[in-house]
Amino acid sequence: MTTTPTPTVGKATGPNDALLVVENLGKSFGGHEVLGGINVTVRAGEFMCIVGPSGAGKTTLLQCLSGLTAPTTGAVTLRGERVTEPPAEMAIVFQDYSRSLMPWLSVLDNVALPLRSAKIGKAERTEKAMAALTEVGLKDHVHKYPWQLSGGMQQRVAIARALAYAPSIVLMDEPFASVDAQTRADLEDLTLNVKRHLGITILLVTHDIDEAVYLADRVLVMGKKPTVVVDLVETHLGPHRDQIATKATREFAELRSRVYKQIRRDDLTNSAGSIAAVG
Ligand SMILES: Nc1ncnc2c1ncn2[C@@H]1O[C@H](COP(=O)(O)OP(=O)(O)OP(=O)(O)O)[C@@H](O)[C@H]1O
Repeated sequence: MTTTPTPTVGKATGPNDALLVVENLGKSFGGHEVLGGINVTVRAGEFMCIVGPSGAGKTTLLQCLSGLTAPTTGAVTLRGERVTEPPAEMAIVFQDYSRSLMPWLSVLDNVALPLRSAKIGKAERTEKAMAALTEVGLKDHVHKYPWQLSGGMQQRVAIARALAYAPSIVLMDEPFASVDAQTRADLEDLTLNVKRHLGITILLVTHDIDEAVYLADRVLVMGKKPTVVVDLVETHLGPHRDQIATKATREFAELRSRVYKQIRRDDLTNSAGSIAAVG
């Protein structure tokens, strides 16, 4: 019998409390300042999407939040504790995750594999992996190999692998960038359902403004050079969203144009700056 993974809620954090706090986070690479002081508080249980022009530093920000990269200035804290390495209650799904599946391992073993390094026994590993695969609708495919699955199914395996840890927070970097539009919509809805069901917090980076508004409780818009938070938009679209009905609402159109204008204005400002600098 399998059980649904239970997120690590624990400690003092309840819904809407501050979970991840980012204070004055700056990041430079060899004197080139990419992030110029990011301030944001992520609430427990929220879905936050991060958008911004290409090269603004969205991936860099996620890497700093996860503790994989040290910030140059400022700090990230999770439940009040400084993040200096990937915390046990955080799962990370980066851009090329479908390629990170091991082709010689079954779907079940791929999902269970990282649990081995957490020194979890075989029976419990299998139970947790089965529960996570059930959560993403793959319980009938657990003995297949990744190469026997479609791209969208492989991405669901990677999401299951992240969920198997029972994380309280999941960071996702462009997770649906390489699938067709219908599969992308299906994966968006799957992610919304999983989040609602497990009560986890999600931070997702995307280039797609419609996707950001559709998924998010709040959209964080990054811009300017060096990059700061130029807007933080509450969507107020409610917990239940529908690909057709939600996107047809006036509220959705207004939110999309607000985010679009922020990004476009920033792109124009930056290109004007580079022309001036060249001239
Ligand atoms: N390890 C690194 N060393 C040097 N420069 C880096 C490194 N990582 C990122 N950068 C630079 O930081 C800037 C931001 O990169 P990043 O990938 O975070 O942006 P992004 O907003 O995620 O871009 P995109 O939307 O195109 O994926 C870029 O100029 C990039 O070249």
